[in-house]
Amino acid sequence: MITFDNYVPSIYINGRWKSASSRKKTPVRNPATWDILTHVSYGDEVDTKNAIEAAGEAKEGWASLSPRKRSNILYRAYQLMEENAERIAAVLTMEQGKPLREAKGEIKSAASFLLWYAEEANRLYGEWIPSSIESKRLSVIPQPVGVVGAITPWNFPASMITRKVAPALAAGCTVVLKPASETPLTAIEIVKILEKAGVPDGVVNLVTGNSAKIGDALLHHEAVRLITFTGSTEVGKHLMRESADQVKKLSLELGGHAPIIIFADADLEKAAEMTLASKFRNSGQTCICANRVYVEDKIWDNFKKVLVEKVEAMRLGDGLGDDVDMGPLINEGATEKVHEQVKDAVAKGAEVACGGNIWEGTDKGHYYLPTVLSDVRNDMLVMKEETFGPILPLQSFTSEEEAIRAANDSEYGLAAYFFTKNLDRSVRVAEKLDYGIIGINDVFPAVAEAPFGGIKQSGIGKEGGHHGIHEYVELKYISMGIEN
Ligand SMILES: NC(=O)c1ccc[n+]([C@@H]2O[C@H](COP(=O)([O-])OP(=O)(O)OC[C@H]3O[C@@H](n4cnc5c(N)ncnc54)[C@H](O)[C@@H]3O)[C@@H](O)[C@H]2O)c1
Ligand SMILES: O=CCCC(=O)O
Repeated sequence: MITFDNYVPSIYINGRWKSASSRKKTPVRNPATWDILTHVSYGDEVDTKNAIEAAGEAKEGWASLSPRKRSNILYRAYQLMEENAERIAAVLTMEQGKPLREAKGEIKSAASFLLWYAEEANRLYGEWIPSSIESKRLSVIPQPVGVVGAITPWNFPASMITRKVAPALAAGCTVVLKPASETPLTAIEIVKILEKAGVPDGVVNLVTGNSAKIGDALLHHEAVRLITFTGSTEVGKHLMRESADQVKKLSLELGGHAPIIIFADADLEKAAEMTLASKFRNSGQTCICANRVYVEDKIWDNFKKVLVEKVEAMRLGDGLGDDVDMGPLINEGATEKVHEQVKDAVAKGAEVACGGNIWEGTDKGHYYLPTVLSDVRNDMLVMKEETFGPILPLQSFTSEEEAIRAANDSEYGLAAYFFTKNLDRSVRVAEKLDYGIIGINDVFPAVAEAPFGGIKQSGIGKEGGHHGIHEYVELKYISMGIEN
């Protein structure tokens, strides 16, 4: 059992752990019980400015280290994260709520970004361009953007950090990290690992506290050249508007509303299992989790029956407990939002096939029953707004064209999935879905070696793969006049 002191200093600047300059603190709660786990520092614009300055001073030294040396430090951080996975996973579950099994999976995933970018650090190649003029030599070199402001969400409090910090460090950038207010303890664990792995002072800095003040300080400081953000579309738009003033580079990983299409020729058992795995992991609080399911009419009755049976068998509880399938939601506001969507759907004619209410199995924490809604219509909130909770709305379709049209009818464009055994259909449908990520008979596409990112209002840029490191570099073109 992990215990915390009543207060943990959580601001890390230039290699030193500190309290906020204002001395303010804020509680961190366990969503499973709503108990206070500890308090952390509540930083603001003053701490952020100090962190940016430290990152600015460290930037030349870090960028001039050989890629191999930066790679070795990232590789050591990967090893340390693997070695400490059990502890960090428990901390993650305690402050975020997901079942321990899922938290362990997230730590593996977080570590895999450290490993991947330890490797990619050595492969950030430039270009030699054949010149049309004999007396010129043309080349392109990638150079680190400089100081990066990284802002991360609470739903994946470990992997969303390493998915940004690892490529930033690999490219030679320095970082000011602002984690979500709900989950600072996982961020502290990760920064301690980077410290232990040998990341020099000032290269990674951590500021917890007032989101708007820290965000504004990052946005309005000239030294910050890139804002990399994962979170809601609403906050993403705010960052986009505000970063226009200084024409900062932006990388945005925003909300989603993923459709899953179940064709009648699919392996139905697998499709049902995977639909549930996608929807209910992290209690539905995953940007790429299924938000609406389209089922071909020929299999509607059967598929719905199988799905409801499986959902009714799910066990809720504290993520640290044994045999828990689903933990709490992050806070009361989250359960309220989910219940609003259910009430709106029911008022407009949807049927609650199972669930549909706040869980009464405990008077602690904020839990919502895993819910299946059938006969939903497109004018219901659940079909338009990101749910971020355990509701699975079902709708039937009769043709491939109809399913594609319905799936694409969204302002979001992060991930979409479909299940079929037909190869021609697989290619056709994958090409026609307007999403940045497509899963065919697969709902777990996020891996370190592939580019993750949305289109439309789901974001700009990619994280992961060899693509992900390019967010952190500027290409410099060099034209050289020479005497032949
Ligand atoms: N596309 C992806 O890869 C991806 C991954 C995970 C989560 N998400 C999205 O994240 C959202 C859930 O996370 P959340 O509730 O933490 O999102 P959020 O937008 O409320 O917060 C994200 C981060 O932004 C900070 N923030 C809030 N207001 C700010 C401001 N004015 N200036 C600067 N920073 C500010 C928060 O403190 C947090 O650190 C969902 O919409 C989900 O889809 C997207
Ligand atoms: O980006 C959010 C989801 C990450 C994952 O699926 O591991």
